[in-house]
Amino acid sequence: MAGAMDAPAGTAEGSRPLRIAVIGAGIAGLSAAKRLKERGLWRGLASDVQVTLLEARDRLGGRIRTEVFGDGAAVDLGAAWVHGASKQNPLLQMSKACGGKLVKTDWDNCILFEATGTTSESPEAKRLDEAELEEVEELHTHLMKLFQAKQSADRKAAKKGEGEDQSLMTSLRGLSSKRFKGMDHLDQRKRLLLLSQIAAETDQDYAATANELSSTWWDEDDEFPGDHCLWKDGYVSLINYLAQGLDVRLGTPVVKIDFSVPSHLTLHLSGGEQIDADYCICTLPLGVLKHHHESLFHPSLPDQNVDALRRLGVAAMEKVALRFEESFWEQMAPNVHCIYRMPTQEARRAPTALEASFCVSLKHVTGSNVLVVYYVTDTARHMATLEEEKLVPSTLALLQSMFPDMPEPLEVKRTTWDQDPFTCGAYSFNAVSCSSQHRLHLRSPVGLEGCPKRVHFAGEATSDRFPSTVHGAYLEGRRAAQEVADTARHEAQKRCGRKHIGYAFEEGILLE
Ligand SMILES: Cc1cc2nc3c(=O)[nH]c(=O)nc-3n(C[C@H](O)[C@H](O)[C@H](O)COP(=O)(O)OP(=O)(O)OC[C@H]3O[C@@H](n4cnc5c(N)ncnc54)[C@H](O)[C@@H]3O)c2cc1C
Repeated sequence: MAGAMDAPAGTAEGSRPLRIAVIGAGIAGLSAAKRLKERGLWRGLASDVQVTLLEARDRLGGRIRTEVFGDGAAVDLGAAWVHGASKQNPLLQMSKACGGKLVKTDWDNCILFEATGTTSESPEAKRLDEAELEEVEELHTHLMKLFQAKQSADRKAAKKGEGEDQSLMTSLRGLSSKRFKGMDHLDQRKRLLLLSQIAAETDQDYAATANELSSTWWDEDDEFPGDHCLWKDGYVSLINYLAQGLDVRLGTPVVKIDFSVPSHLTLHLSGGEQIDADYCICTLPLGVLKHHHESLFHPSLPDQNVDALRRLGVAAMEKVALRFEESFWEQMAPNVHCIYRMPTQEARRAPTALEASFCVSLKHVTGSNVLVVYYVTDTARHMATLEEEKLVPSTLALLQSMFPDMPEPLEVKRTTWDQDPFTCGAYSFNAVSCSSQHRLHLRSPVGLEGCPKRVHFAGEATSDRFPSTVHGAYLEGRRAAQEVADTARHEAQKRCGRKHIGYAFEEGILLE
């Protein structure tokens, strides 16, 4: 890829290929590269298109990471679910092509435990009372109705530039009605149950607390209809399918993206090597961009992109996967999907108490006796700093409070996404004063004034419709590939002085 800038690239007459670098081989980078290699995208435009993926790690997939236990069972330590497995979801279509089996999960099939209780009690005695849960469920539904009315008014005001955003929790605490005096008027137990119910939506889905999430723009994202499914053999089959035929350089961290000259851009690699390209698609995770954008880009990113980086929040989620000799939790409820223990008041105040938000059984997915314990928000941030010798006993103590007679695990696997220099967190969320509009700002391409925009962006955080998901990142990769092709086409038209150059915008549809 490196070399002198001899002749203009990108026209059928051009004497050298159009060079495109994709930074990051997660799902967004792989989907961008795959799309860039589709001939239909370039028909009549470029003589040849050279696409190179530069990946810092020694593996593909980024926040998709499948590991295999000793008994052959796969466990996804990063993304696990395909959310909304319907025909609109491109992942469902690809699951067929890559031969991956999707298994439906049922979130209603769960066991709920009290926060407290001594290990001498029988596990059954500590399961939450159904009648009490129903009462809190009703309270929750009522509170959410009040909230939705407020949120819709707040969104209208925000679009007119009026009003000020606040945290979701501040909003919820301020709500009251004839039948509901307000959250702070509930007795301590009901309030804790209600807070747990809220946490089930915020902490679990967004890996961020109601104190961190924007009230006005919470839940702004879109979703595909359909079931939530797990991959029987892990997400890795999708990654391997997408990577076929791509030119990927592993173990190649990019340390600088220099777009300071009009003719091309230069990528500086950590070993000192430099690579020239005509365009690049940067799929670095939000956490990495937040920490390193000042040293990464030359010249600096425009204010609009930096403002978006500052506003968007980075959520925290860590997993501890444990394989046992037997699935002891199934004695309580066969084929159970999720086990949830209410957090104690203490854990809410002191995240270092290591309360998991929920555990997921993989028994019905892989057939193996695997439980995955999920930690989120500050607890996850703390947990990512712990050595395994401390983390595992704490995790086992938590499980023992629900299953006193449980055996020791045979194998344990854990994550440290929050400490990982190539991720710096789990995924993005709309923090206070942040909306999907800022995701559009984050992804707006950059370049020198009066020159083609050479640096384009993709990834879960740039998706305005499906942020924080695999399908969102996948679609963003394709969008950015299209954006690069559009820019290259525009440039080629300018150079050739021609109005039309044969060009395909979307698969199979030739616009000319
Ligand atoms: C614990 C966890 C659970 C999740 N669960 C789900 C789920 O169930 N369902 C779902 O849909 N989504 C889930 N997600 C979110 C999903 O994983 C992401 O939205 C998606 O994988 C992001 O893809 P990406 O390509 O944008 O980023 P990434 O996958 O992070 O790809 C970016 C790539 O850039 C590389 N990189 C970083 N720095 C450099 C550098 N300097 N030079 C070169 N390369 C670099 C990274 O190594 C990485 O490979 C989860 C995420 C986590 C962390």
